[in-house]
Amino acid sequence: MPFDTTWPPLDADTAERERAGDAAVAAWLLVVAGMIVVMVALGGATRLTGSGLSIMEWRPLTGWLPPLSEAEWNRLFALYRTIPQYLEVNRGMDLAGFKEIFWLEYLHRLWGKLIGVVFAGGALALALAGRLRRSLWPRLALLFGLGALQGLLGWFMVASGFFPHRTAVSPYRLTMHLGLAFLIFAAVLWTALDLLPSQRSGRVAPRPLRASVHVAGALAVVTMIAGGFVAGTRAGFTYNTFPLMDGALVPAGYGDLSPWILNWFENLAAVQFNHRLLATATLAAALAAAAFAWRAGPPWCAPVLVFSGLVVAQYLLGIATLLLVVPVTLGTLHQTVAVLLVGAFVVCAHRLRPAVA
Ligand code: HEM
Repeated sequence: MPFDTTWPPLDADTAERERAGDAAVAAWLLVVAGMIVVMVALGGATRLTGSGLSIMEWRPLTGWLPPLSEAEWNRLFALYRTIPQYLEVNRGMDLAGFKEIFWLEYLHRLWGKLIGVVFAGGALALALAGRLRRSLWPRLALLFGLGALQGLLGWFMVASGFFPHRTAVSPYRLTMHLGLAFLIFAAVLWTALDLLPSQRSGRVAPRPLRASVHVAGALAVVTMIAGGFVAGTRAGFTYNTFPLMDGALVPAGYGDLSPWILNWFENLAAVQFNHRLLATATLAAALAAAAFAWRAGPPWCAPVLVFSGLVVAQYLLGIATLLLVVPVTLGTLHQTVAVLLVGAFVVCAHRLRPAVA
């Protein structure tokens, strides 16, 4: 069983009622996971439309309503006009222009608050109805804590965009924010899968299949972290050719920065090259996994083929995003498919766990 059913000790009726609630709890967690996918898409659109720095206050518990009076709009706009992004990039923007960039950031924050309410409210309602296994409470508390941390990290990221002479947020903080979103999504989905009737057949998946899926998943995760730096440094707005970069396979200037390790995070040529290289390795591993899954058949074939198919789609989407110099729609889609890819990998890893008696 996925949970320790012996702790805390429960009478038979209570234990049975909690077990009977598993499907409802799983459905609620799947709704939360779906809301996180929307949140990631909103986050991508917010970043790519340059909206992320338009709200200079952090009010995680209040701040549900947008500005309701002209005076409040003017107050927020006046705050925005003090930051380097306005002074160096958007100087001359009027209130109407400010309102345009405001709404996506507002919606992103509002959706985050809603996820918190659906999560906490759902947990409370299910617990009060006696439907939530007590053994699950610590895990849910941890997930809630991670969600709160994500809100804090979001603000920590946004605050880095207000530093003198900075017109965008820190790529390190952006990547942490994106990475934590993926982690929370994976943990929520995994927990939901734990509660659904087991899809495991009792047979052990062939070792090459397990190995290739895990390698492809690990490579996809590293590719995504590298992608965070491509997004954060805006490296996708340069070297807009594929497969060559400035006419070479490995771009000139790959190792220009010192200390050398900085190239991986701050040198646009290296940041983009690494993302391409890791993506190509992920693609190769995912194709191998697809071949092994095809041979292995059910119950592993379908989820692994979906995962591999998403890797192929994400690879092609990445190339299109690059060649078209990161249009908002394609960039947002690339970010959204990344979170779907995490989901597909979680389903595969869950299904491929060693069989239990
Ligand atoms: C397994 C394949 C891939 C995965 C998992 C992946 C994942 C990611 C992630 C998570 C990001 C950061 C967020 C965002 O999407 O903007 C990103 C950014 C990016 N990726 Fe990929 N990627 C893959 C393949 C590629 C390929 C093959 C290319 C191009 C050759 C590419 C080009 C880009 C570009 C240009 C960005 C920055 C987009 C922006 O500024 O919004 N990606 N990628």
